[in-house]
Amino acid sequence: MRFSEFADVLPSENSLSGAFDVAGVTSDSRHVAPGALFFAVAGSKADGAAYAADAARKGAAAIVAGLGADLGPLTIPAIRVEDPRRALALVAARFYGAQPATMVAVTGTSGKTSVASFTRQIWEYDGLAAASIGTTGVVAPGRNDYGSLTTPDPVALHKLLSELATSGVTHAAMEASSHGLDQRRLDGVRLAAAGFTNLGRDHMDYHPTVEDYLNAKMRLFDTLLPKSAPAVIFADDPYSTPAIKAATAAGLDVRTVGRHGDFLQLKRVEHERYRQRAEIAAGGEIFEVDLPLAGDFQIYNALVAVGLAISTGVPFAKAMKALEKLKGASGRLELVGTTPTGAPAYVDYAHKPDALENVLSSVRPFTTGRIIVVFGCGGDRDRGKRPIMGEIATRLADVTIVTDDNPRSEVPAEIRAAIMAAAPGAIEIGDRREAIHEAVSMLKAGDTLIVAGKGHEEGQTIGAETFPFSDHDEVRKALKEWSA
Ligand SMILES: CC(=O)N[C@H]1[C@@H](OP(=O)(O)OP(=O)(O)OC[C@H]2O[C@@H](n3ccc(=O)[nH]c3=O)[C@H](O)[C@@H]2O)O[C@H](CO)[C@@H](O)[C@@H]1O[C@H](C)C(=O)N[C@@H](C)C(=O)N[C@H](CCC(=O)O)C(=O)O
Ligand SMILES: Nc1ncnc2c1ncn2[C@@H]1O[C@H](COP(=O)(O)OP(=O)(O)OP(=O)(O)O)[C@@H](O)[C@H]1O
Ligand SMILES: N[C@H](CCC[C@H](N)C(=O)O)C(=O)O
Ligand SMILES: [Mg+2]
Repeated sequence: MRFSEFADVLPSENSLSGAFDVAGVTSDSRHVAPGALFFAVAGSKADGAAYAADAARKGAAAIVAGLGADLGPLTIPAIRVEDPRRALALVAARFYGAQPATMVAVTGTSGKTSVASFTRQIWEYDGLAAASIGTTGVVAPGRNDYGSLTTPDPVALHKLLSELATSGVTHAAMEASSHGLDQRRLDGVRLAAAGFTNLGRDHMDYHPTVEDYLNAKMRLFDTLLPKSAPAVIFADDPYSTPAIKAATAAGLDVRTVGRHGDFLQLKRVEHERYRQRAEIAAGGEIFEVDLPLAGDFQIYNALVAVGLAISTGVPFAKAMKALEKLKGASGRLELVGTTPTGAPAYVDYAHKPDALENVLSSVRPFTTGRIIVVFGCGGDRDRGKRPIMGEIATRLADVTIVTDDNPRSEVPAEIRAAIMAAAPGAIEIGDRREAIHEAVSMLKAGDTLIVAGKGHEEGQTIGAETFPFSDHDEVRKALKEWSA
């Protein structure tokens, strides 16, 4: 692709002739191929500017950097831009070209993976070639790749979108994490609509204040969505009002969903152990929906997904009907099995306070015995959430087992101690396998087990090493032992 084709993003008042081919785009000097543009971005650990010379040695055609970045002596041209991360996203979008014609993004502290998956499933039910992109990976016709980041970096993202579009995918739903929004990873995505689920404490290691965290999320509405595009907002969260305000101020078509929703209004929910029936008022009609998933929050996520699907052309009745076939995203209040006496064991991805509170409250209505919870907190992540989660677990569960969850570079016992300090009566079992087996062995008729924090994850990261580990497998094995 000719350099001149990026003229609107990369300013032309530099010494560079527009008449050369750009062979690639990257912000990582380790991935520079000859002829590539290297974007020097300041990160949390390093400053890309320090690698400009390295990129030049590897044959980069030019360096794109911030106005004040110190690139040192350079043998290749430097292009100065105000916001190199945004420039990277816009250039990557142009470089890789195609995107699925209809794209939506969902943000919020919890529920993004579920909403993206549900939206894809509703589109599929309507006969559309659809994809979802997020924490659990990429799901598309003929494709199911395990992912790592919730919102991929712009280069990986646009390469992926181009592959999806080329393979015939017309509709894609993606998660917009606050890191992703803050780091401009989605700035080149052409969005048709966007959704908001809720806001709670998360990533306080990255965002200095909750306000900064909210503002990062609101970039989706005030910067990324085109004016008058639909913004589907869950109406019953403490942060719904600021989200509605931000979307209204941005000139979006605000569509609220939930008990206080006006686009989709939840009238009534009846819970059963493994499913729930909901009455939803929408488009002047009342729909009775039988959702084959447990947990109040899944109804909320389903409403946001239905809102997004309808906003991108799925007929109301079809979107509602699709809910009856909905499958939960892997590891989101997922029933792994039951003991011979019928006590269910769930794996859930709650790794932040609100999510833990929600999941424990969700199973209370159908738990006649005790709620047993096994959880831990990740190392090298927000330390402040540890005692908060300890308090929530001991308040809402009857038996709390505190264990390890990806201690990373931290001392595992110290992480557990921070949780235990606010969890009187909790049992501490560092080894996660042992903790799960102990919890399963305690299950009596009427009890419910929640193993929280890892969901779909397939490893336990201790130090710099990730050992194969799956909550699903351990729960399954422990249930087998129980029955034996
Ligand atoms: C804190 C964070 O978000 N980091 C992400 C960020 O890295 P960074 O910009 O801070 O990178 P850095 O290491 O400081 O380096 C700065 C720059 O120098 C470059 N560099 C560095 C070394 C070198 O030799 N040459 C070189 O060019 C780097 O490529 C980078 O461009 O940008 C990178 C590329 O996009 C990401 O891979 C990286 O994700 C790390 C691995 C990560 O763990 N991120 C997590 C926290 C994250 O993003 N999570 C969110 C939310 C999850 C949720 O839903 O809860 C997600 O969307 O997944
Ligand atoms: N709408 C919701 N409200 C509160 N809690 C929720 C909601 N949806 C999901 N949860 C809880 O959060 C966990 C993660 O759900 P999900 O993966 O859908 O969210 P997410 O926003 O993608 O999270 P992450 O940012 O960690 O990827 C679930 O396992 C459940 O415990
Ligand atoms: N995307 C989240 C996932 C956390 C999952 C939990 N198992 C942990 O390791 O803390 C993060 O990186 O903060
Ligand atoms: Mg997610």
